[in-house]
Amino acid sequence: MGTVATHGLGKSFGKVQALDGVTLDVPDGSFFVVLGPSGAGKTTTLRAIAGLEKLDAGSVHLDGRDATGDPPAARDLAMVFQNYALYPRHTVYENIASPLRARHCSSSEIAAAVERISSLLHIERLLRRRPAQLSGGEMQRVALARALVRSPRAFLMDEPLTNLDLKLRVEMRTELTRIHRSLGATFVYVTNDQVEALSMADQVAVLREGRVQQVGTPTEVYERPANQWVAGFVGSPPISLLACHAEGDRLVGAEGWTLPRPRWTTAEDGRPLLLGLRAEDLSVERRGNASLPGELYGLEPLGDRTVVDVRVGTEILKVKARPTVTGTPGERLLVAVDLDRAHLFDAGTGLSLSEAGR
Ligand SMILES: Nc1ncnc2c1ncn2[C@@H]1O[C@H](COP(=O)(O)OP(=O)(O)OP(=O)(O)O)[C@@H](O)[C@H]1O
Repeated sequence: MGTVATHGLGKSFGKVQALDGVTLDVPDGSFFVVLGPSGAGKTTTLRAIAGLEKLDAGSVHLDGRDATGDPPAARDLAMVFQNYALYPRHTVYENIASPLRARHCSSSEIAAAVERISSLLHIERLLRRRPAQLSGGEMQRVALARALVRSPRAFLMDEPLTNLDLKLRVEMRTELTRIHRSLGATFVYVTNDQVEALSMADQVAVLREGRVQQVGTPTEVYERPANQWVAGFVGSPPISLLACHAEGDRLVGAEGWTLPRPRWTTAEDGRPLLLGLRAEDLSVERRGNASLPGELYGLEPLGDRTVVDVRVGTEILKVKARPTVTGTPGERLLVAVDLDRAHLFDAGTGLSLSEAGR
């Protein structure tokens, strides 16, 4: 078993409220990602689960039992950090074996565990080397192997891929997902990188200023953001948000445009709204039945696609287009909108108004 739950965690550092009622429910064996910007309270949440932070409020439950008062060592959790210091004088084998030696496991138990984890991480051929004889990526794998060699109740991971270059990071994302599946262990993984979160998680909890904004699968969080802030934080390029209100069977933009009112909208006429449009739900058309008039502001070629920035009044819409798209700044264009995939938010509260009617 390896369930982890927090209930109403509260923690202040002086005037800073780092956690403000954080409630999470991490199922056994899940890859649970806590996603949020810098300062959101992600590390504090992990430290609270590990028992390294004295809480002002709330409780931590491990396998259904209240563990709030338990010292860290009694919780049977393993923390994996950004920085891994390997012992330079020890071989890779000894480095990986060290957590088991500290727990007085027998030599045969240690040998079996090191063999199992090094085969899982594809580092068997490195076992006799010393850290100085490893590349950065190999060191990373050894460090992960050392963290994963034990079988604790759950692994708590604090941005473990942050210090890697982009190529290795992408590679290790796939590796971690594979390792998680093989181990069947519970991972609570903290990151500020939404791509990492969406690509690896079973469940994502989005945290902002110490408060959970939404918990859901990566698809739910991306496709059905609970509020304007989650919609803006998750997704690249960021979602475009246009001020508007409903008027009869139309949506009327603050910039003077109109669109048919989506059939799922429950918002009453006149209420200030934000229309959220993701780049892939828009297309650029020079003629035809398009919906929003604008002008080309700039092109951002990204290899496999080009993001076209289109100015609609004073706002810039991000539109995903083919890599071959061309155009001149200032050129008039029309942007076709897939309204079935659009989002509406209350401009005052930021809360989504899309879900009720869909
Ligand atoms: N020991 C501390 N003393 C004072 N303030 C702290 C301490 N630890 C955290 N904080 C503050 O609490 C808030 C949450 O910090 P936390 O480290 O949990 O955020 P985070 O989401 O992990 O950020 P990052 O992604 O930058 O690591 C921040 O405003 C931070 O400055």
